[in-house]
Amino acid sequence: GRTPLLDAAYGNTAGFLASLSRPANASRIFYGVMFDAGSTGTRIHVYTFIQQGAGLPVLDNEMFHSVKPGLSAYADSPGTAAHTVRTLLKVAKKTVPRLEWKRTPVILRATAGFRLLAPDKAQALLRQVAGVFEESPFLLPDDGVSVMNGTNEGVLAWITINFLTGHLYANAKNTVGILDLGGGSTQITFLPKLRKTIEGSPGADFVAQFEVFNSSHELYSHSYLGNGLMAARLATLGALGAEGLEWRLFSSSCLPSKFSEEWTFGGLTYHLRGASDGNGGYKPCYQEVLTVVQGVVHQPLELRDATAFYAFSYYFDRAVDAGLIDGAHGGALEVRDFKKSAKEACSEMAKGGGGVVSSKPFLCLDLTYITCLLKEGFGFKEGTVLQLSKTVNHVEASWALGAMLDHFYNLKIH
Ligand SMILES: Nc1ccn([C@@H]2O[C@H](COP(=O)(O)OP(=O)(O)O)[C@@H](O)[C@H]2O)c(=O)n1
Repeated sequence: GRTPLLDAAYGNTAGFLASLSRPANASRIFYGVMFDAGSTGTRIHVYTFIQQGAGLPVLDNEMFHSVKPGLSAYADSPGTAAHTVRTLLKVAKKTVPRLEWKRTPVILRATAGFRLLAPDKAQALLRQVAGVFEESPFLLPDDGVSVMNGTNEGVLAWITINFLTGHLYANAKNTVGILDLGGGSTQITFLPKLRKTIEGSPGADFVAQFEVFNSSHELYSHSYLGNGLMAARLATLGALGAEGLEWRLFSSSCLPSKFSEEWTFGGLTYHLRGASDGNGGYKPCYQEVLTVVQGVVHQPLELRDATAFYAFSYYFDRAVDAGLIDGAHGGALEVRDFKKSAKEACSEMAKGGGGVVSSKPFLCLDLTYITCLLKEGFGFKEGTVLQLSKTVNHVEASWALGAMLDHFYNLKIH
């Protein structure tokens, strides 16, 4: 919600007069617009910040709006992408006072959907977006429209969550790790407790540094392209990278036996089917999803006794679908809760039941994949507690706020 401070600055004459008599170092309000061009949707975040003294600002308000599908679905009609962005920009015009437009930056970062596109198609889409921003009344910074790399995506989400939970102070020792499950990619980021977590990591793209308050932090962070939930569905079915096939027909023991449907991701349509009667269920499904995780996902040893992880995006959505948490509030659950609901969803599916699986045919597959990713992939114990959140203090749990802070405060992520 809007604070009295914001109303005082813009809403009424008394506030305006008060602001005239404010000392020079009084708090300053500024705005920023961040677009998240995700693989499954496009979202706009309009932030209102208050700068009080030195250091990071206070976030006063976030306006958020999202549309489906993602821009990568328009790879062959970039004009439609421009239209999507132009429509969302109206939210920014309503939220940011007119006098502030020309100094308010508007930025778009694309994620896994764009990383999976042919480079020339991705470039054509980005040019369309940049054209819309240029003709808008907002400020388009250099490099304002680009594809973000996966490591930054994880680091920026970590910065968002730790900023919103109040862990981003100077010399903060207690921080929280993040698990982000997108459509195309999945990210894990945490501040290691053990030196050997960094030393034993598979490579440079598992380690990231950033600076805030003149102090440097070193994080374990990695993005697995192709391990987002939608990409993992395709990979489980053996269909990821099958674009050249004339018949895109795939079957899985993770889908209901009577299931036979067209399914679209990233602008491509696939025909998906369940396994023949009697062959579906948690066990055969787990073996299928294992092929997408095993030998792919690295296990940092210290996660075996990990605490304090926030999980959002599709982790949150599927926990809601499974009835594990309430969609309005989120909540804490254990890794074993995902396993238990995966087993339930898969056995209901195998029985041909008319319960939740009949309206959500992918529930067995999705929950089994999430269970496998957490346990066999990252190596979390079944008793590890995850904090499932869509928002933290009414702000979207996503990399977008971190990216906005990085724009204004140059966090020197590398
Ligand atoms: N602000 C946001 C952004 C994403 N999400 C969730 O994240 C999911 C996938 O994110 P995405 O489409 O950006 O996937 P990637 O392109 O990052 O792989 C969405 O379907 C939402 O469930 C959200 O809840 N709130």
